[in-house]
Amino acid sequence: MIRQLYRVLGPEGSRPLNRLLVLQCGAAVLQGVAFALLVPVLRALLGPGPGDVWPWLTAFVACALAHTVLQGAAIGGGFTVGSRLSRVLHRRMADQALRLPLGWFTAGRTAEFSRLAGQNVIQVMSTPAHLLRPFISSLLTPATLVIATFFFDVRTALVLLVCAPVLFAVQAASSAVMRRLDLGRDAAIGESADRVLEYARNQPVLRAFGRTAEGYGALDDALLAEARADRRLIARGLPGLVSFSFATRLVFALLLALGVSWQLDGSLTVPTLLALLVLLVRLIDSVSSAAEAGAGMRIARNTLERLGAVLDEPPFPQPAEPRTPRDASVEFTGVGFRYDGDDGGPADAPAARPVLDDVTFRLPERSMTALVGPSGAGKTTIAGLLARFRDTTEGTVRIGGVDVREIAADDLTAHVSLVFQDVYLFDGTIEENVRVGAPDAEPGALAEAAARSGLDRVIEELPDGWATKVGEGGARLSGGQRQRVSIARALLKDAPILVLDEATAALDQENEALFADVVRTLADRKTLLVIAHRLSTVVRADQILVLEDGRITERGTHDDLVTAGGTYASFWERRARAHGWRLAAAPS
Ligand SMILES: Nc1ncnc2c1ncn2[C@@H]1O[C@H](COP(=O)(O)OP(=O)(O)OP(=O)(O)O)[C@@H](O)[C@H]1O
Repeated sequence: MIRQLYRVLGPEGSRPLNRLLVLQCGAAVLQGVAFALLVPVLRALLGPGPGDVWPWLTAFVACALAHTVLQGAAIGGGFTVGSRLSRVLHRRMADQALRLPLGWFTAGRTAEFSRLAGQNVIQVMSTPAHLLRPFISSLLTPATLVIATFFFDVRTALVLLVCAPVLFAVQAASSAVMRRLDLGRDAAIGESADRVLEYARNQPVLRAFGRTAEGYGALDDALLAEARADRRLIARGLPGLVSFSFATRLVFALLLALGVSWQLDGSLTVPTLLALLVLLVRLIDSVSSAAEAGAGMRIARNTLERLGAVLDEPPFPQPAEPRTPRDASVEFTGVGFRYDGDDGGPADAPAARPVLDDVTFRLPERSMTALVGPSGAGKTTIAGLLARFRDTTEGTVRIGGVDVREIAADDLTAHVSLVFQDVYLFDGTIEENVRVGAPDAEPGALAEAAARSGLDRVIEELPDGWATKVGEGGARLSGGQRQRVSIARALLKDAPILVLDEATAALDQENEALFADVVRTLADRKTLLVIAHRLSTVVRADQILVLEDGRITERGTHDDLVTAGGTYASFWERRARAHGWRLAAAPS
């Protein structure tokens, strides 16, 4: 547990923890010495010369005072280390979030991450002040008392020395069982928390489909599993706790019996026997509190291990010697990709099927490419690989002739802008959201991006204009408004490569025209890859890539492809009869 604390605090946090441990150990030993001094005090008081008590009493008071001072300092130190722990953990988690591959953030892992950063960090930050101190004193105070007993009665001390390992063995066995059970229960509680969250988030769908009355199966199952884990904890954990408490009482009874028999045979005086009994009661008390402190430490250790596991997740590899792209062209060469392990499933799960297979294409600088294909063909996956959200399973993605794996993260971000269908906005103002990609942009550039994306009209209508709060995830804006913020954000960032996922649902007629406008004005200035759903966009493209089931099946200009008479041509013909234009999977 202490090792885990050192691990998560890192080198800069280890000095205050060292100091805290010294203070806590000092306080625990002084407490033991103070208790031990009660023996000569009692012996003197109950013995033939009560006047001898004064030196012992003075030593006892001095020790108790010193213990109080150290204890106070240790409590203060505990709070200091606790708040440092929270700061360090939050900072390290934020750093780690930046370094982890996007594929790591599945729904389950994101929920665990938010639990760890919230309630678990709060729980861990109380460890140094509230758990470490009682735990250390429950170990060192009894150890000091056993050593002190040698000065008063060697036989009692030897019996204690023999019994101590037995007590520790019982405690360790019970602790190991409890730790396993705690882990199982933690996982069950985490699962219930995820399902409750999911239940709350899905209320609109559940209510729309009248699924509220009969409950929510996944949540019911999670709650049942949690109740089972609770019952298991009580049924299997209780025997261990009871046997430890029984063992400590047994040791006390044994020593009591031995003490009485030594007193009866005259080898132990009554005052010493009484004083030793007082000492033993303190000792048993301390050992029993070790079990309680141990339970708290066990839970904190489990949490620290989970935190450590997230912090130790291998980061997305960054190049040791980054290279800079020559220009803004893009090249996919023999790219294959599968989402293996992304869903956080078991490591031995069968390998996922490839989503992309041998995808090769080139986007020349300042050209426009339309990527078309049925739903699930892999279009968004291609966009994600271009921005290096994930690494390819096979083949290479190059920007300006340089493998994206050799480009520094900042450089890559500066080269690529993305406008996705499901726009995510931060819980801030519209201006903050647009400035995400270019925090220092001039007001003129901001106004221009707003005008070109049509955001200026949205801002005019909103009472707080640019300062309008968008709500968590942009919930206070309509889908079309969010889309405009997202386009303005990409325009303001002004990266040479722009990937646009043409929204199908979020756009009304006006937004649609706007989007077409943006595409038209950008086509000769940037390398544009448009995941296209509208014919007007596709016809205008310098090249069209038709993606079907993870493979590029056709490529060329609109005229080329219509002449070629393949899949694209048949879609094009059908389009005359359709209201919209959208590739659908060919009937098999
Ligand atoms: N995170 C993920 N984990 C596992 N599989 C995924 C993940 N994201 C996408 N897939 C799968 O990869 C395939 C391609 O998905 P992708 O989103 O790239 O298709 P798309 O062509 O963009 O579809 P659409 O036009 O509907 O947006 C689909 O079968 C999808 O189920």
